This record gives sequence, C-alpha cells and structure tokens, in this order.
Amino acid sequence: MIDKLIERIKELNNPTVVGLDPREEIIPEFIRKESYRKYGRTLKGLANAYFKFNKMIIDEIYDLVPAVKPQISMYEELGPDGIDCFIKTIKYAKEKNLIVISDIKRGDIASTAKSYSRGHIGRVSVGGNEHKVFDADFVTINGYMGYDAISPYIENCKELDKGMFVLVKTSNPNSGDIQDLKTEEGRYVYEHMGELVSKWGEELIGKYGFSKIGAVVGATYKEQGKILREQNPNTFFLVPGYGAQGATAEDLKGCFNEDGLGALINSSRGIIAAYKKDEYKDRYSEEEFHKAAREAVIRMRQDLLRVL
Ligand SMILES: O=c1ccn([C@@H]2O[C@H](COP(=O)(O)O)[C@@H](O)[C@H]2O)c(=O)[nH]1
Repeated sequence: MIDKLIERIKELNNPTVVGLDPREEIIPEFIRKESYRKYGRTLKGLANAYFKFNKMIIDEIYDLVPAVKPQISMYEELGPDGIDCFIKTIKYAKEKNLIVISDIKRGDIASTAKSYSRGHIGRVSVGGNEHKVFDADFVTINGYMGYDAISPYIENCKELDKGMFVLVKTSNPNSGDIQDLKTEEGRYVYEHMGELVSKWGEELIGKYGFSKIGAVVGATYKEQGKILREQNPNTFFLVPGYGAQGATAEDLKGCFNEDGLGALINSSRGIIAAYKKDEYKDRYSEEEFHKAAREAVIRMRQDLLRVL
C-alpha cells in the first residue's frame, strides 16, 4: 500500500491527506436539521449527519488528494452509531479510490494488539470464516511500548500489504515532555524512536525505497522533522500540524527528500471547516461547505508545491 500511496501522490502531484474529524459544531445546520428530524437529537442523529458531511467532502476532494484520515475519536464517542459511520466512511472513501489512514493511535501488549490489528487492518475469524471489519489501508500506532506491542500490526502489514505510521515526534505542545528527553547515548528519545521505526520497517521496503512502517512527525517541530528525515531515509512520514495547529509549508519542508517525496501532510479542520474561516465565509454559504473544502485543498497543494 505504501507503493500505491506514493504512486497516487505522484499522479495527483499532491502530498496531502484530508483529515475527516467531524464535530457537531462544524456540521452545517442544513445537514444537522435533516438528520435530527429523522433520528432526533440522538447519537444516531449526529452520526448520520457526520456520514452525510463526510460523503459530501469526499465527493468534492477525491480527485485532488491521494488519501483521507478519519480520526476515530470523533466516531467512537458516539458509540455503535459512530463506529458504524466510521466503517461506512472508510468504505465510501475506498470506493472513490482514496487510500484510508485510520487514525487510531493504539498501543497495547501483543495479545491485545493482535485484536486491534485484525480489526483495523487484518481479518477477524469467526468459526473459520474470515471477516474484514474496518479494513483501513494504514493505521496510526503508538509504538512507545516497544517492538512486541507493534509486531502484530507488522505481521498484517506484511501479509496483507497494509501500512502503519508509528508516533515518533508528535505535533502537540507538550510532546517534548518525553520525546525530547535524552537517552544515555545523548540522543533524543524521538531520534531513538525514529531509528527503531526504521529498523522495524527494514524488511518491508517497497519499490520506491520507503517502508510500509512509517512515522508520525509533527509539522510543528521544524528542526526535529529535518533531523528525522536525514536519519531515516527509508521511512515515510505522516505529518500533522499544518494549518489549524499553526505550522506552515516552510516548517514541514524538511520532512521531504530532495526529490519532493517522503511525506504526506495532513490537514483536518483547515479543510473540512474551511467554510467557517474569514477568507472563505464571504464566498461560500454553509450549503457550499464542500466547495470551500475543495478550494482549501487546492490552496494547500499550491502552498506545499511552492516549497518542494
Ligand atoms: O502528532 C499528532 C498526531 C496526530 N494528530 C492528528 O492529526 C489531526 C490534526 O487535525 P488538525 O485539525 O489539522 O489540527 C487530528 O486528527 C489529530 O488527532 C496530530 O494532530 N498530531
């Protein structure tokens, strides 16, 4: 799947992933109203509104970007209806030839990780019958529990041509509390994690020189991104933090190789809630939120290509 991701990035000339992070406050009123009329102001009502919203966003951007990244927390908090919406969103995005990165950030002991992995990127066997449950193409994983905790995902990546992005240097303001500590050898913890991710991915390198085991590297940490890029030439980066979290194209330039490959840049609120921003508000009504998202994707692409 890493090869397909790279091919799609090249075909579309766009290293962008759109984050599908719906929240009640960003769902336009006409969608909420219709859904609440049908299902009431219930968890099902909101989950149904999320799906309609996601579908309209996907329909508007699938020809521009290689991938989408649904963030599971927004769906999980709604319970079974939210999870149903998460599954339907993945299925719909894949029907539109989008690569799906499920942002699940799981991390647990191996026996438990096996179940997470089977559910999200593998197969679940019931009485010998195999079922695809979530069927994402990639997942995000917290690898700070060490190799055994991520090995089940690696197995699924190998067998089923899936992929994963392991947290290395995260975009949040306090990521340095642990990730910027120094190890006994005098290196930063994030550097050590970057090296581990490269090692874990050594046997899964595809035809473009990148492994199925990638890393999450926050755009909000410019210098660290550059260092990690230099130290891990075969690791593909998923880079959140652009836009709503304040990182600019200049900040994340160092996450790419000389040839302009090596990273996929995420924007969630910056795209899906673009219609609420001053620069779009005057030109797009709430009903045209998806058109504003399309323009935001085009502008993001131009901004990224400018620095590559
Ligand atoms: O270090 C990380 C890892 C993951 N994320 C996720 O990316 C998006 C960012 O959303 P924006 O609206 O573009 O800020 C969100 O789903 C996070 O959970 C991250 O931000 N940083």
